Amino acid sequence: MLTFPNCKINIGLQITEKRPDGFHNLQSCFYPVGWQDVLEVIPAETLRFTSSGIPIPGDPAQNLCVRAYNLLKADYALPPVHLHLHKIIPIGAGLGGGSADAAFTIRLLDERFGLALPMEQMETYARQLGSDCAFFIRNQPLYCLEKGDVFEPVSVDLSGYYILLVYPNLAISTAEAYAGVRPRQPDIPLRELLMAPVAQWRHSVHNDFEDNLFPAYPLLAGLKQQLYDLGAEYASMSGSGSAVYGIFAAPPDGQNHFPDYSVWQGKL
Ligand SMILES: C[C@](O)(CO)[C@H](O)COP(=O)(O)OP(=O)(O)OC[C@H]1O[C@@H](n2ccc(N)nc2=O)[C@H](O)[C@@H]1O
Ligand SMILES: Nc1ncnc2c1ncn2[C@@H]1O[C@H](COP(=O)(O)OP(=O)(O)OP(=O)(O)O)[C@@H](O)[C@H]1O
Repeated sequence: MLTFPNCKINIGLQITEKRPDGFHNLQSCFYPVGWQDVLEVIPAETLRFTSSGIPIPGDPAQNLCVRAYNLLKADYALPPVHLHLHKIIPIGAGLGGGSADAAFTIRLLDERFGLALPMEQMETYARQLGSDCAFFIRNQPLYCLEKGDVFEPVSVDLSGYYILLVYPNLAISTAEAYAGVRPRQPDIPLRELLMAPVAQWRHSVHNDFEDNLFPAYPLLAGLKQQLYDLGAEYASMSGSGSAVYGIFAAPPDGQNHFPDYSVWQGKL
C-alpha cells in the first residue's frame, strides 16, 4: 500500500514564550502543500526500513517512520512490515517533511491493518514523535498553538493561488533555530492579521525565525525579495527554514530563476 506524505508551510509564526519544558509556545497557520515523499508498506518476515531519493542523515532504525511503527506496535498486534520511503521533500527545510512521514506512517498502518483509530488518538500518537507531526493527521489548513500541536480552525483559504517553494540547499536544524529566537508577545495576534487580504500580508504577517536567521544567512532574505520581484502576493520563510515560499495569483515563471536550488511549484 502506497501513500504520499506532503509538506506544510507556515503562514506567519509568532514565537510567544519559552516553556518550562524547554519548548516554545507559538501561533502559526499551517497550510499543506503538494511537495511529497512516497511511502510504501509491504508485508514482510521481519521489520525492515529502506529509503531512496534524498539521503536521510542518522540511523535508519531511528527514522521517524520506524519510530511511528514501534509506537503503534507497542499497543496493537501489528505484523512485521517493510517500510520503504522515497525521500523527495528537502530536509532541514522548515517544511515538516520528517513529521509528515511519521504521521502518514500512523495513518497508513491504521488503514492497512484496520485499526480504525479515531483521529484524536492518531494525533496523540503523532504528538509523541514531534511537535509538527500531529498536524499531518488532519492535514488541512489549521491555526496551531502551544508547541504547534494544538489546533483551532482557520478561515484562510488559498485555493486558486499558486506557490513557488525554494530550498537553497542549506539545512537548518530546528533545535538550533529555536536556540536563537527571542520570544515575545505580539502586538496583534496572528489570527487577526490573517483576516486581511493576502496582498496585505507582506506588511503584517511575519515569521519570527526570520529575525535571527536572515542576518545569519543573508541569502534567505535575498530569496524572499526575489520572490516578490517575481510578483508574489506574499513571500516568507517557512518554519525554522531554510525553505522560502512565494504565493502568487497567477502561475509564476519560477523554475528558471533558481537553477542551483531545489524548487517546487504548484497549486495551493
Ligand atoms: C519550526 C516548526 O516547524 C514550526 O512549524 C516546528 O515548531 C518544529 O517542529 P518539529 O520539527 O516537529 O520539532 P521537534 O522535533 O518537536 O523539536 C525539535 C527541537 O525544536 C525545539 N522546539 C520545537 C518545537 C517547539 N514548539 N519549541 C521548540 O523549542 C526544541 O528544542 C526541540 O528539541
Ligand atoms: N523520515 C525522515 N525524513 C527526514 N528526516 C528524518 C526522517 N526521520 C528522521 N529524520 C531525522 O530528522 C532530521 C531532520 O529534522 P528537521 O526537523 O531538522 O527537518 P525536517 O523534518 O525536514 O522538517 P523541519 O525543518 O520542518 O522540522 C534529519 O536530520 C534526520 O536525522
